[in-house]
Amino acid sequence: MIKVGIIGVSGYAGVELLRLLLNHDDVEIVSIGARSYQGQPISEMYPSFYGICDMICESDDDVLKKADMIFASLPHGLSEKYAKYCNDHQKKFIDLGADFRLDKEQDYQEWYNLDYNEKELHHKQVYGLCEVNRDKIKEATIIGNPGCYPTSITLGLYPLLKEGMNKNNHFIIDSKSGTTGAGKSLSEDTHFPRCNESFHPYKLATHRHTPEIEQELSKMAHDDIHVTFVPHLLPVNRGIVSTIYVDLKDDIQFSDIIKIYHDYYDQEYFIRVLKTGKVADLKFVKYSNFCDISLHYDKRYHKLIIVSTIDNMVKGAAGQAIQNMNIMYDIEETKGLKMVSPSF
Ligand SMILES: NC(=O)C1=CN([C@@H]2O[C@H](COP(=O)(O)OP(=O)(O)OC[C@H]3O[C@@H](n4cnc5c(N)ncnc54)[C@H](OP(=O)(O)O)[C@@H]3O)[C@@H](O)[C@H]2O)C=CC1
Ligand SMILES: CC(=O)N[C@@H](CCC(=O)OP(=O)(O)O)C(=O)O
Repeated sequence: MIKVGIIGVSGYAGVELLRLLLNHDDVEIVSIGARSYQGQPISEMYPSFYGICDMICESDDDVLKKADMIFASLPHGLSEKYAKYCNDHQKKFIDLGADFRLDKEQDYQEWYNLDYNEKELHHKQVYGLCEVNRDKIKEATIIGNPGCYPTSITLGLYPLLKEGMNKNNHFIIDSKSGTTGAGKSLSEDTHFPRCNESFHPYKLATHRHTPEIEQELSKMAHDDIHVTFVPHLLPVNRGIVSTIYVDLKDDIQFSDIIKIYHDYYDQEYFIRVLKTGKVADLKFVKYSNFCDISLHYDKRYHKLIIVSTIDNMVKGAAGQAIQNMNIMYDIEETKGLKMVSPSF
């Protein structure tokens, strides 16, 4: 059994991890940590756990000492010290935040206004995009779990970039996220009367996920890739829909694209390339670890439109983190993650 601990269990992504890990046969949850709820049962705060998991929330130090595999689900800028402890004590560490995703400190400084204080740790970090970096993840001890928007976008573009089927190196991407993406803290934008029956873009071409998206797409393409990324806030709890517009090389047919996507993804349990004509819809990935991708062709302008959908809390956070753990421990990658979305 893997002795697992969660730091930040009182947050949305942390408590989603707890919900999923309770169904994982190879995991023993030995400690859960919450800054504001220490000494209280988690079921007091989140009643869906009543009688199922009434574990008492402990301090972050308790989690670090008791567990061998530590998940941190905290606002960015807080995880380095936990990763340092894990590194010094031969424990594995998966960060659901953004502190171990960017290769260049300069990008972290520019987009997060923070420095890397434990620089040597960042040489060990592996970007936990499971379907792409599986071999590196197997050997890793520190994982930067990908951001929710970047997960939907990078998986959507991977086969195309790997095969060099794009004409240009600049993509326009618009993504829409449910409000749980913003976490549990109250804000004007996510207040019910404000976001309900509304729909609007935010942080247009300035969102902090932009360097992460460009970094990973550039690695896939072995070339510099640039994006104009515009996120939107959807008045639903969960789910992300990313729509990506691509100019295709002149000699590429739409049928080539379909073939390549199936070649890359048909063996991947969590990635479903939909039949031509179907449109990926967040309803059918909610509460699941699937990423659904649909491919569409604008024949008038020889453009490809990729629609990629995930549940931001599962494939975009807790589910992908567990998939990473499964790979690190060399157990079946789908373990604890085979749930299917409700149909309505
Ligand atoms: N929501 C999402 O869809 C996704 C979130 N993430 C990332 O996961 C991380 C957590 O996000 P999310 O769960 O949404 O956020 P929440 O705001 O819901 O939760 C934040 C958690 O961090 C804890 N926390 C806050 N400040 C401190 C502090 N100074 N010291 C210790 N603990 C602290 C909170 O504890 P307490 O409440 O007890 O004070 C809470 O458990 C973030 O980095 C986020 O970017 C990643 C992918 C998707
Ligand atoms: C709707 C919403 O507000 N979404 C968040 C992104 C989700 C998130 O938590 O970001 P990470 O994946 O980097 O952890 C935002 O725009 O900041």
